[in-house]
Amino acid sequence: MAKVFSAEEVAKHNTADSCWVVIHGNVYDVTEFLPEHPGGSRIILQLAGRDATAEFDPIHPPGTLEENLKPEAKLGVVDPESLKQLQRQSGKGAAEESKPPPPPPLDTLLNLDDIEAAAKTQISKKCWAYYFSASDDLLSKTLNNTAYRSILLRPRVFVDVTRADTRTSLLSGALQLATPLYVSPAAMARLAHPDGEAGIARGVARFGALQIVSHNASMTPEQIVADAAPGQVFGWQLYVQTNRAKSEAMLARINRLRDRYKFVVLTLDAPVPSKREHDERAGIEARMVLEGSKPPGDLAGAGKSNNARPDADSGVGKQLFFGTAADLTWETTLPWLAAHTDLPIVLKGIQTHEDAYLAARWARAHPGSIRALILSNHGGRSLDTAPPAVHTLLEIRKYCPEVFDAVELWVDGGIRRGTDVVKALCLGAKAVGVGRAALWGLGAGGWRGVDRTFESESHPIPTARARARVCARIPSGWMRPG
Ligand SMILES: Cc1cc2nc3c(=O)[nH]c(=O)nc-3n(C[C@H](O)[C@H](O)[C@H](O)COP(=O)(O)O)c2cc1C
Repeated sequence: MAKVFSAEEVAKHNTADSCWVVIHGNVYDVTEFLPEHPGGSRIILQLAGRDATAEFDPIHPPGTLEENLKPEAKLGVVDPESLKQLQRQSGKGAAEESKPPPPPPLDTLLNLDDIEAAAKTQISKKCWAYYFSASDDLLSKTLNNTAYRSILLRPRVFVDVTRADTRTSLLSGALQLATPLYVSPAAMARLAHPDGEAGIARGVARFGALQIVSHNASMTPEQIVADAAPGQVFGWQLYVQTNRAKSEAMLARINRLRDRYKFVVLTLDAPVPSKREHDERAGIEARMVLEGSKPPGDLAGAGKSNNARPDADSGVGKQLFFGTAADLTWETTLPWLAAHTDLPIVLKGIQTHEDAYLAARWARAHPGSIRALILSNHGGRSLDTAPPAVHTLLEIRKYCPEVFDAVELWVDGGIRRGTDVVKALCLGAKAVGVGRAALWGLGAGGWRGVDRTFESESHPIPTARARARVCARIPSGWMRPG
């Protein structure tokens, strides 16, 4: 029988020398794990001696505790009555925020602005800041969207649109999809809603859309696809880890799920963490609330254990980044990857025509290796002032159009309207991804909110695509060679 601890007893273990936490009613001694925690020791120490379930749960996939703690670290269970009593005495649970207003009916949300605004009222500040944030001054994030505003469609007349549809095929015909609109990989969906990444899968199922699952998903790859619709397909995104064995184990797991996960996306645009001030500010605020409610001295030892680990005020992004390899190269990484998966490879985060050219050259020299490139600046979250994907697409058309014959080009970043999708398709993109849009949908109404988002974003893709058959008009003098 598990040993039962009172909440008062747990509360005594609130320092770096003896650090206990309660998660889902179980009491864990995490003292030894403090220096190992990817998010830094401080963030755990803020919660030391308390029930940390609300903070832990949305950002750690099931199995995390078992993977990282020795079995003896699980000490027993907490007496639920004493926990409730202690929480009543201290006012409320550690980082609990006030209850959100009821969500607006989804059918009143007409576009992504409405959906984003609704999500903001439903999700925590921390979640909003993490999703909304982009690097430095948000210039790339803003330009991602305004770039599409500067491109005009040239709709033709006398085009029969009665049979216009959105069907498309990707990866040289390996994937037959009902729409070119797909979900870009984005971490931590359960921060927005318990439906999480599986909810995104459910929300896009009606549209037959592809979903790329983030390396930092808040659910396991198995959970995400468990209830997927028949024929629904996924890609899996990889951040190569400094500890390659971890990446290799994950690739082996994805290889086993190949009936659902049809390709691997290697993200290349974030070799170092960026400065996302909204996210960091939310981290600082949360830290101040937590530290303000703790007796002085509790955080002694925080950060001492490992200077390389981020501090709690670094925001969610930097915490997730820990362990990501910064030494990737064409010559070493691609052969390594090919040795660990025979699934098609898609490179994500190509931002210049030069790199697109190199990737195409690699694809020609190694048939079957790289099958598609995702032109992306990570939603403006990596290097600020990096170009929007649509600029890179235009560069490729101008300087090395032969790339289109060697690899498929997919784009993401700043897509807020179906017309943005059509413009990207007119310019040669085979598929168009949305990152934040799916997360805002989830925040606004769980899986139904994602469904509503895709409904809104899909308008008017089929008919506009059929009519704008030549190409988008590009303002002259807009592009300069780099
Ligand atoms: C909250 C959030 C988390 C993200 N996480 C990842 C990730 O884990 N891996 C990745 O390759 N890209 C990630 N991205 C970038 C997206 O895949 C995509 O490139 C970007 O969101 C597209 O821009 P958009 O949000 O304007 O649609 C993330 C983006 C956001 C907003």
